[in-house]
Amino acid sequence: MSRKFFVGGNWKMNGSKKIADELLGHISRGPLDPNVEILIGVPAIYLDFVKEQAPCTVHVSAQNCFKTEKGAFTGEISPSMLKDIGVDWVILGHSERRQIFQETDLLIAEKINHALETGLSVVACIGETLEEREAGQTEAVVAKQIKAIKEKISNWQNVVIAYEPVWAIGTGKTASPQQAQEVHKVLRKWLTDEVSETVAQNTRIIYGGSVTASNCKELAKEVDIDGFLVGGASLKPEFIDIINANQ
Ligand SMILES: O=C[C@H](O)COP(=O)(O)O
Repeated sequence: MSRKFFVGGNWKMNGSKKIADELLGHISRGPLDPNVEILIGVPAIYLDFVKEQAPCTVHVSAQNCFKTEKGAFTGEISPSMLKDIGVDWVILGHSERRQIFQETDLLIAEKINHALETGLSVVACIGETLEEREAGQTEAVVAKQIKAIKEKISNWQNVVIAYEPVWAIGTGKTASPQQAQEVHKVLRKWLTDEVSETVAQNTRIIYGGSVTASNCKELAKEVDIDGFLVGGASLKPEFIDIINANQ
């Protein structure tokens, strides 16, 4: 098994040039486990600024982009624009995009497909709401979300899947290592059955939802948890401890 541990920090709609400088300072000072792939998801307006200063080993990522190259889509940015400024990663399908901006499974899958075809790598987010979990629908919901993606893409090589239960995002209520592992295992089996054993074994499935320096080590021990997508704690010095969770 050769899945490199992957830790992303999603700044969401937070920060300023000053704060970006501070956060980049923490990252540059490290120390950073060399066996971890690191990403920071930055508000679009600061991508260029952050890209200029981030260590070259850290992926600077957009948090969204549209499904076509160009055109009359006021307010949107395209994968080719991201490539143009040297940004090679994008986070797509985050639950905040799904819930607040009503992005559907289909739109997200189309965005992922176009981003991949343009040469970007994608962190594709999925996850159930509290209501869905309590109704016993977790597996069905994540299967439906990943199936929508599978129907639009043919190559999983540049995809990282982020399992982010909506009830754990920004709530301080982390999924237990067992709860997270259970869903990651289901997702890996789904990939085995519906795509291929190779894709299942090689695709990183990372966990997001109130990951902190104090819970990351336990989560990282689970066999199917290949890293994290971190929101709030990525805006704090403890992000470094989360990057190094596996040490
Ligand atoms: O993208 C990150 C997730 O939404 C997790 O956010 P959080 O760590 O603040 O719960």
